[in-house]
Amino acid sequence: MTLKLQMLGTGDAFAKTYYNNNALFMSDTARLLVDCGTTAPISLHQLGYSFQDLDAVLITHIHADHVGGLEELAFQMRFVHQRRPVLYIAETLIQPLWEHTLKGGIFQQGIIESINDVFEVRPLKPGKTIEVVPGISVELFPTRHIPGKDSYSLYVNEHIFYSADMTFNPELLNQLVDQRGCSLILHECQLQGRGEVHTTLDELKSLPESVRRRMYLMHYSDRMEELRESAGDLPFLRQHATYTIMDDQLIPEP
Ligand SMILES: Nc1ccn([C@@H]2O[C@@H]3COP(=O)(O)O[C@H]3[C@H]2O)c(=O)n1
Ligand SMILES: [Zn+2]
Ligand SMILES: [Zn+2]
Repeated sequence: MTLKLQMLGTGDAFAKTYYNNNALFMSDTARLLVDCGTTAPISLHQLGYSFQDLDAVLITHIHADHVGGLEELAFQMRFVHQRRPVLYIAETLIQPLWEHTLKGGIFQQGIIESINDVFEVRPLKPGKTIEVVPGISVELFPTRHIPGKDSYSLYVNEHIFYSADMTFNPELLNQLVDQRGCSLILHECQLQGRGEVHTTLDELKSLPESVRRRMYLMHYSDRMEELRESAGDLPFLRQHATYTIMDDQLIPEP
């Protein structure tokens, strides 16, 4: 089984060049979209995908760069393709996603009155690994981001850590590498300033070499090119590149 990764975007919440940090994981037979931000519809279009090509969408937390494209996804699937897309989401986020984000745009009396009218919702619980689409399994880890707002990082196929937006958590990263066989870490990164709700580059650079050498940076600002030397040997994930995931390495497709 081959696992591939194509980032629809690798930028932070305000990035315009690199789009929102949303990831397409692809097994031999299925595609899982992790987060569907405001730029996801244009990015999918530019890459030649239709919403129909997705087998499931998984949401890490409720910020527009991670959920802002769900309204278009829901409407297109309902009114163009006539089916409900599969939505994986932590059970604690279902009600806030509908009440605080989606209902305002999607509600239609007698037709669409709940999230279940537009999505096939599959609730997730932290600490349980489940195969979300054929060839791709996920375990949720609650990770700290914004006070009072739940956010969940992912452990994919029991060897890839995919960070949601999160503050620095060296204990978790060390534990995954030392005790859970984590071979690859895809981590959000704030290149400048204090990391009040994100993890800074300096924090990631302070990790032991055994952790750093498995790490790729994502969710970075549009100033990445001018700041890239400050990352030292930490590589940046590239928007729209397709990578084959090989244990602790990402092999870019030519
Ligand atoms: N306390 C906060 C809350 C939010 N923010 C910014 O808003 C963005 C929302 O999406 P994000 O990707 O989580 O990044 C957040 C910060 O840039 C921030 O800088 N400080
Ligand atoms: Zn974000
Ligand atoms: Zn966020």
